[in-house]
Amino acid sequence: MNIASNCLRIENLSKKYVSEKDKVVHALGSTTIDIKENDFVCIVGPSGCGKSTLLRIIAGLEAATTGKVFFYGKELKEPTRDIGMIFQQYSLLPWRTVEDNIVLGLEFRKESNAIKKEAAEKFLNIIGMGEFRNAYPFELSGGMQQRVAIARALANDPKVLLMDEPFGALDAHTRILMQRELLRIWRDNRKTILFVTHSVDEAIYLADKIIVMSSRPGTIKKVIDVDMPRPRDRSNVLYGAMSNEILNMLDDEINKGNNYKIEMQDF
Ligand SMILES: Nc1ncnc2c1ncn2[C@@H]1O[C@H](COP(=O)(O)OP(=O)(O)OP(=O)(O)O)[C@@H](O)[C@H]1O
Repeated sequence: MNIASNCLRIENLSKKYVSEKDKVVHALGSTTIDIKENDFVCIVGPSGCGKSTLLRIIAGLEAATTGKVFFYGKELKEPTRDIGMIFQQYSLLPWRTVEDNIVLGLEFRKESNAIKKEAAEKFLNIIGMGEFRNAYPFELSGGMQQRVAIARALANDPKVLLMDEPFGALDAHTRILMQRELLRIWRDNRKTILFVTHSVDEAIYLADKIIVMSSRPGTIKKVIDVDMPRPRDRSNVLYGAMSNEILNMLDDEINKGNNYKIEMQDF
């Protein structure tokens, strides 16, 4: 495949962590993935198989042991603002208001007050939190904090959003609302999204493509195209069949080791 035709190409990436006592953890096996522009890709896999490691390497927060990451055909050697990351914990700065959190990246880039104001308005509107602009994180629910974290990432206008279990700490109802919200943001803002989740249900609801990883050291076990129209109907028979297929694959991986968790929510 032509490297330049992909938004992201992850080529033979692997990671071994070496601890202080020279203990080696082989977190990620050799992994190659091609991701097209505007794709919504979900990654599921047993706990500890290297999903977060993979995202952190792509974000430039961690060095790979082998392999390369290409962004529109060019090798990535350092973090770029074109690739934003959202974590499970909301990671807002507690001493800044919602509005000031949203414009944090723009402030680092020394953008003018007018540009910051415009971006704040736009993204407060997108996340439906205009009336909370002056609130502090402790005054917000978990779902609201995560919406602000998403707005902050979007305000930097990255081409790619890396999302590591972003809805993992939310209650089931808020999680479903946030999934719908994210799909709307993705559709309206044409981002490429790489989204790690423990929930097979969530992956099928969101993704164009699901990458199922093996147990540690994680490698790609299967890539599944989710060919169902949106909004997806969780009661659809194809939805159930796909979920069973993926859960069975993960079960096989669990049977290879014993320390894995799969979230069975909604089943
Ligand atoms: N900084 C580190 N130093 C040493 N080992 C690490 C480090 N970070 C992760 N690991 C190990 O690498 C492996 C993969 O971790 P990682 O967090 O990438 O997995 P994961 O698939 O995201 O797990 P989970 O689904 O439980 O969040 C684990 O065994 C973990 O203990």
